[in-house]
Amino acid sequence: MSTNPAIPSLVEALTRSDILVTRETLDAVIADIGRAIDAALDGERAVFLTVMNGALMFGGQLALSIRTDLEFDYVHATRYRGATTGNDLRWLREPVVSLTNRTVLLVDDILDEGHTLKAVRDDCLRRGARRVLIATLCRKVHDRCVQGIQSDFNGVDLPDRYVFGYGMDYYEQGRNLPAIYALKD
Ligand SMILES: O=P(O)(O)OC[C@H]1O[C@H](OP(=O)(O)OP(=O)(O)O)[C@H](O)[C@@H]1O
Ligand SMILES: Nc1nc2[nH]cnc2c(=O)[nH]1
Repeated sequence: MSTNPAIPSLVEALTRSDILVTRETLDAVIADIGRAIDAALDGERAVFLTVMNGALMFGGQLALSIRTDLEFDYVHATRYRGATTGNDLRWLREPVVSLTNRTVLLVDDILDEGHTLKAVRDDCLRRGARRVLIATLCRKVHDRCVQGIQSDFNGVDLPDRYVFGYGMDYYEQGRNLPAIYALKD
């Protein structure tokens, strides 16, 4: 629990939130995504590129449910920076592994307005990736998503509310909650 009065309280936020998706459901959908990725890779060793921080939990669990051997790297790009509305995208870490001619499996927790995944996907292509497959734990259903970006593999569709848990933060809190919560307001 944060003791900084400037940071909105997670405990208070939980009192005005609903659990949208339980851990049991997430376990099942992540296993399904793993099987679908194995089928899509058909034995090819892809670069598993996690978008930190939000995809930490999803990425770890997803990787363990993929049978095909993978090479791992990560990027850190942030647009929300602990707030509940997006901003300009800031790159904190670029990929290190060569992506030239590789299949990249781009892994993120949420596809919301799509700016983050579009920028990271385009960067992978600029670096010479042959194809970029996008896996997301969840995506929000609304009409504000940028053109030209979609998940190839997705766990659950969510309503247009601020969500947290399972890697996603509420003012940098609540990422390790083992379910997806949504604020009521
Ligand atoms: O589709 P968009 O509207 O671009 O939003 C999705 C992005 O927002 C979150 O990252 P955030 O910037 O909060 O950084 P974090 O991963 O460190 O939480 C999330 O992890 C996605 O990467
Ligand atoms: N934690 C969190 N991060 C996001 N990034 C984009 N949308 C969201 C959201 O609803 N919650």
